Amino acid sequence: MDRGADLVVPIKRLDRAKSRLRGAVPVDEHAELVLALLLDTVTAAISAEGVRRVLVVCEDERVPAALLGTGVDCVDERGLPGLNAALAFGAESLRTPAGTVGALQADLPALRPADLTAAIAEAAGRRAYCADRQGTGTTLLLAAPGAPLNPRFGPGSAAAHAATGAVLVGAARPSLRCDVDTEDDLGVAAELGLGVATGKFTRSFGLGCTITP
Ligand SMILES: Nc1nc2c(ncn2[C@@H]2O[C@H](COP(=O)(O)OP(=O)(O)OP(=O)(O)O)[C@@H](O)[C@H]2O)c(=O)[nH]1
Ligand SMILES: C=C(OP(=O)(O)O)C(=O)O
Repeated sequence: MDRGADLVVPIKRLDRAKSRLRGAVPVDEHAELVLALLLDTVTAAISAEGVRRVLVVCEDERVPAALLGTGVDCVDERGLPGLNAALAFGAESLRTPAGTVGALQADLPALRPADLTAAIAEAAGRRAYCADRQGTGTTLLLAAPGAPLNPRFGPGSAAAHAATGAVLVGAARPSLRCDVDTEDDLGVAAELGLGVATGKFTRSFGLGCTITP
């Protein structure tokens, strides 16, 4: 078995992304907030032991520019029919006969590399998923080594992934479960400790936060 997982991170056009967060910051800053969430997520992911490659699948030329120098790869693929198609496309481009491919959400600004490492280790080569804080969504999906990703993201994705035979991992890893869809979620992530990009950003808008050491 190849060691480590290769992860796809999806992000849609910035003016359409994170619509439930609209209003948290002035309208002309929304795209920057979405980019800050992404940047903190992938910066933590790429430094996690057990993560080999991170590939962002985007639809916006501002994304590859923002990721320069992070060590993360990025493809701009417009016209794919939705989230699961974008994930499957990215995962197929990373898949090797014995390697593990996975999907990681782009909105985990409190993510700690050790939590991601632990979840990958807990999967131990099984198809696995990590549920979000509410238990209904999915923040991480890992395929079995060599297998296609077969993603089922969308409403109720935790149950959908369990129904595909994925085992639950990361239940006690709060930073991996804390996706940010709303301003309230941003407050919870801030309590865990935001990454530098989101932390600076929310501070400058008076939302208050702590910075991950
Ligand atoms: N590349 C790509 N990414 C997508 C696509 N659809 C959704 N995503 C991304 O997948 C993740 C989950 O998507 P959603 O839950 O639909 O949207 P969101 O941006 O998180 O939030 P809302 O707009 O509030 O629903 C987000 O990072 C999205 O930007 C797509 O068609 N292509
Ligand atoms: C798409 C999903 O997430 P969210 O709606 O939280 O972005 C999901 O959890 O499958």
